[in-house]
Parts: sequence; C-alpha cells; structure tokens
Amino acid sequence: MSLDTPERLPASLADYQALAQANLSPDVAAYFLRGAGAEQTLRANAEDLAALRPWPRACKDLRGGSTACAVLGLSLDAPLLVAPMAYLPLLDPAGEAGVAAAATAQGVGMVLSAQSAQPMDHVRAEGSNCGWMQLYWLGGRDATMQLAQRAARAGFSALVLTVDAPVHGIRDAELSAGFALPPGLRAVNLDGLAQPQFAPLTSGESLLFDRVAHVLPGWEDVAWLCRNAPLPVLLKGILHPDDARQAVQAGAAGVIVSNHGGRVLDGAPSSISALPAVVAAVGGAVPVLMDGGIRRGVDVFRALALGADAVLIGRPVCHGLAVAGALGASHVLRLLLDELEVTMALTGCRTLSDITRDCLGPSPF
Ligand SMILES: Cc1cc2nc3c(=O)[nH]c(=O)nc-3n(C[C@H](O)[C@H](O)[C@H](O)COP(=O)(O)O)c2cc1C
Ligand SMILES: O=C(O)C(=O)c1ccccc1
Repeated sequence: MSLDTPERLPASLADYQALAQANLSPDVAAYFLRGAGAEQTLRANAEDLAALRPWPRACKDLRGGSTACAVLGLSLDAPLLVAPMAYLPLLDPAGEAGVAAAATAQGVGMVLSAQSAQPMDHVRAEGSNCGWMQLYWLGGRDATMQLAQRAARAGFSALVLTVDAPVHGIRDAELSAGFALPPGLRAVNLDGLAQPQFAPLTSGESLLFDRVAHVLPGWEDVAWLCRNAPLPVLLKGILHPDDARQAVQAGAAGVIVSNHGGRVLDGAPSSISALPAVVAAVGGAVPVLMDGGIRRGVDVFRALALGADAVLIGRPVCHGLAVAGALGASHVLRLLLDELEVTMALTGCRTLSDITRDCLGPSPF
C-alpha cells in the first residue's frame, strides 16, 4: 500500500502502521516501532487486549450519549491522551507541535515528553490540549524541580513522572539497525539543567550498580516531589499493585499502568493484564490510566471496562505522523474516536460510566 494509490486510503490504525513501516528508514523504524529484547511484552500488550470480548447488547437507549470526560481537571471529548514520545521531528518536521495541534483538533489530551525536540512553549502554543508534561528523575532534586517549574511556567497543569525506566531497556532491533540521534536534534527543554556526571569505573565496578544507581529516585524522593512540585504528579510505569499503593501513599495524583510500550523490561506483564489489580489497589483514591497496545477503539473500550479512567496512545500517533504529518496524526486519533463511539453503541453503552466489567463477554477458553 502506498499513499500514491488514493483508491486505498488508510482506514484503520493497522493501515497507518503498514504505511509507516514501508516508508521509514530502517533505523528510525527500529527506534519508533520496535521493542525491547524478543518483544514478548510488545506483543502481549496487543494480544491480551484482543482476548477480551466486548459483549453486544440489543435495543438499548443510546439517545444523548457521549464520550466526554474530565481527567484530573482536563476536559476531553474522549478518555484519550497522546502518550509522551521522544524526538518526534525524526518522523515529520511538524514534530511534537504538529501532534499537539492534532490532539487539540480532535479534543483529546497529550503528554509532552521531557525528551521533546521542540520547546514546550512552542508546543503548547500550537496545541493547548498538550496539558501534561512528562519527566524523568534528573539525577537529583534540584534539576528535577527546575524542570517541574519550567513546566508550570509554560502552563502545563500536571506532571507525569516516568518510573519504569531507571535504566534503558535493551532494544535489539534498535541496536542492530544502528539507530543514533542525528546532529541538531536534542532534548531542548532540558538545556541548562545539571545532569549527573560519573567518575571513571575502577576494575570490577558496574556502571549501573556503582554509578547510575546512586542518582536514581527512591520513594522518599517521589513523595518529596509530590509534596513540593508546583503541579500534581502522576506516576507512569506502574504494573505491580504494591507500587500502586506506594504511589498513592507518596501523594501521586494519578497512576499510569504501563510497561513503556514493551520498550524496557521484555517479558513484563502486558498492561491490560496488570490493570485490574492496580485498579483494586488504588481503590478509587486517584485516577488510573493505562497505555500499551491500544490499536482500535475497541481496545479503549476494553481498558475502560477493566477499570481505566483513560488511556494513552503511543506508536499509532507516530505512524500517522510519519505517513501524513499532523493531518495523519489527527486522522489516527479520529479513527480511534469513531471506533470507540461505534463500540459503545453496539454494546449498549451510552456514556463512559456504562462501560463496566459486565460489558465483556465470557472468555473463549
Ligand atoms: C518512540 C517512543 C518514544 C517514547 N518516549 C517516551 C518518553 O520520552 N517518555 C516516556 O515516559 N515514555 C516514552 N515512551 C513510551 C510511551 O509513552 C508509551 O508508554 C508507550 O508507547 C505506549 O505503548 P503503545 O506504543 O503500544 O501505545 C515512548 C514510546 C515510543 C514508541
Ligand atoms: O525511547 C524511550 O522510550 C524513552 O523513553 C526515552 C528515554 C530517554 C531518552 C529518549 C527516549
């Protein structure tokens, strides 16, 4: 399939994925599309969602239905946000600002990556629905707080602290394709913030355990950030219910169930399989979001049925951006929204609160 054959327009996110795969250079495709290790978790995210069966219902009253919702103060047309993703201008010059404009046009939210290659003020000027800023722990309290303050000044309304990637996952496909950032592309929003410097290793020392581990955050640092940051802090990358309980105890304003799209610990449980236990552990104290493997509107429905308050979309937005710039990203989001509405209508759900565990049919096994 190619964009030169207008008689075959992309009709689903799968079409966009195929087009993006065909058109991107192998190294960029490896970075954006592939996962860690043998990609077990990347596959499980989608497969475990697909195993859940929406249960059709007949003759329900659908008048006045809506997908609108509020998530931690964000008013959205549907419970959908673009996930934070680094270095989007590698796919199209519109980059993060183009995706923010697309999200805003479609009435969904967006989380800006700390590794955005465009300044946060510019991104928000192009798309005000880009309301949350993601960050990593920057090696110490001062630098992390400085970034939080930059985000507050730029008008973001929440921070998303990613806690599932204290070290990079080992991404075989990226390594073998030789992916490297081209000169000129960098995380501009981190300019001027102190980054940890490591003393040389002596023999027998491990870079990870003897250097990096000394600048990683503990729960006391997370609690400190939640207490002192100028904005509410969600934690992204929670899979274990005990971590979810810790997050609430530390003062997190929300929890995002995620395995980083299968890019960090290969073999980790799929997000959807981890969701119910996290929802139970949080017990309604704060919103629970999830991401990983959402490729159809029915997947959004499946996640909501298992208790998510909203979902984040990662790679499909990259596919749309790579194929047709901001318009492609916008169309990808539109397809998801249309599919969600149709799924709700066919399962007899008028509003998001109608989407419950009972809306899923018996397992085929
Ligand atoms: C190319 C790429 C870059 C990413 N960069 C970040 C990042 O900077 N920060 C972060 O918290 N997560 C990052 N993620 C993870 C996403 O936010 C999200 O958790 C994941 O992509 C969701 O899975 P999905 O791609 O199957 O939808 C990245 C994911 C991809 C694919
Ligand atoms: O690629 C990623 O998934 C990611 O989260 C990241 C982390 C640091 C720098 C760039 C991207």
